[in-house]
Amino acid sequence: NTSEFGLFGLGVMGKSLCRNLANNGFKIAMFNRHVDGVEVDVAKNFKTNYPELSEASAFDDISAFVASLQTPRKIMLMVNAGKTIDFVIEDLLPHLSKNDILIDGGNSNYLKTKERCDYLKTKGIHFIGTGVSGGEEGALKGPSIMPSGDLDAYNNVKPFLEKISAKDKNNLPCCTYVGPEGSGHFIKMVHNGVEYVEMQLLAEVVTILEASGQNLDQIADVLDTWKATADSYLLEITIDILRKKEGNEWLVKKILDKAGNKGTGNWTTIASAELGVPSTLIASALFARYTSFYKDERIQLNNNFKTETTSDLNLSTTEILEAYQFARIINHYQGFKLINEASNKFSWDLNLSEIARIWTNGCIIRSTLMETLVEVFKETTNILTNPEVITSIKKYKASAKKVVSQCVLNDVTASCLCESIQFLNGITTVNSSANIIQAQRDYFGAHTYKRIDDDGVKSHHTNWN
Ligand SMILES: O=C(O)[C@H](O)[C@@H](O)[C@H](O)[C@H](O)COP(=O)(O)O
Repeated sequence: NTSEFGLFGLGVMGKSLCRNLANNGFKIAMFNRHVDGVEVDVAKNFKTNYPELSEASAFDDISAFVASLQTPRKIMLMVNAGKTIDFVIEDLLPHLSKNDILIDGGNSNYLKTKERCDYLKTKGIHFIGTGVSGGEEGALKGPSIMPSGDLDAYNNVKPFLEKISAKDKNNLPCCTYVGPEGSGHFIKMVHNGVEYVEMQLLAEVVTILEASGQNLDQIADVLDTWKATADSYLLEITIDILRKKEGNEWLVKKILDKAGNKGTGNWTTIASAELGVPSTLIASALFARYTSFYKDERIQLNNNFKTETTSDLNLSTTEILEAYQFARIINHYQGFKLINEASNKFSWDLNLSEIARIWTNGCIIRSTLMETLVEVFKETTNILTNPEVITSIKKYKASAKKVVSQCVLNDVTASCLCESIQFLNGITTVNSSANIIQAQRDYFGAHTYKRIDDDGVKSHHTNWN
């Protein structure tokens, strides 16, 4: 048993992580199941394709794979989230020894991760649920890694995970012990929620610039200038995407406008509802994807309602940039608020600044804004109380209001941009209209209400009619 680290599951991310581990000098064992006629000699063939894997050992026999590993064994599972993880755990268990460590690097649900931690603890096995972000390229060159679970077990795998992770501007690993149980998968889930919104905002910006009469090349040029103040990985790839041609035609124009999803945005919205946190932008981005799926109905209803757009939105690219920046700040406010609320609710004691730091590189939502948030969260858990952020929001708000109202007036769909203004107005309103909701609930359901003119503890009910 000479291998230091095992990688189980050679899908897109699994393969990239193997090469990354090998490139960093680790002696690894790679396993992929054998499925007649479907998955045959996957590990062996993969090994032969990459010189850096010459020292790696390849397996499709689970007992030989486990036996090849030094103890305590460290095995990273890179298989589809869901039931597959439980099947793989049951397949591995008979071969494992006390204190061995299993790491789940897929997009698993944080509640399931807690269950698996607790279950494997009864078997003397350590389970680490970890978010891994950065896609295929990130996994190969350095992803952002968000592990959680038993700290001692983490310290055992830390040298591997930190070495292969992306590095921040101070050359520190974008990998940190997030906290107990499923907290690593929780923040990865929220990372994806924030990712959904960032992607949606860029799609809305492109729609507005197109509705302003610009073609995709011109829009790519505009977005290129935004790198100076609003740089992000997603902005950069959107520019590449807008410039991609098939012959003389834009490839993106050939792509069917039905947005898929694999569930993390959905889970983030559910977690927000369960924790009572108004992640309105994440919900808007998720539902914008769902709306896009009704392609046939959209065509039919367009015939009924003819929502043709004008090309005179009378908006400058600076106003659109400021509206974009405004909404991005609200997006990050909501994402980190959800993380902070979960940390309090589950007593995870999460470090928001450290989370922002490991998201400054390697992951999909890496950006210069994230760099600033590392410092902001050293002072506060609420970015809307930070003086610089307040100044930015005040500076951008006029443009955000103009862009949103122009979109509404001209039937240009911009659900996340619109919601960003609605949310800020709501969260900055001292006397909201919720007193009317309370009265209505008490009227039809005797749900009672609190009064502002007594201690606010006693519940009151009124016979309204
Ligand atoms: O951080 C990442 O590397 C990505 O977020 C990754 O996890 C994956 O690409 C998402 O699952 C896509 O999510 P959807 O399929 O839901 O868009």
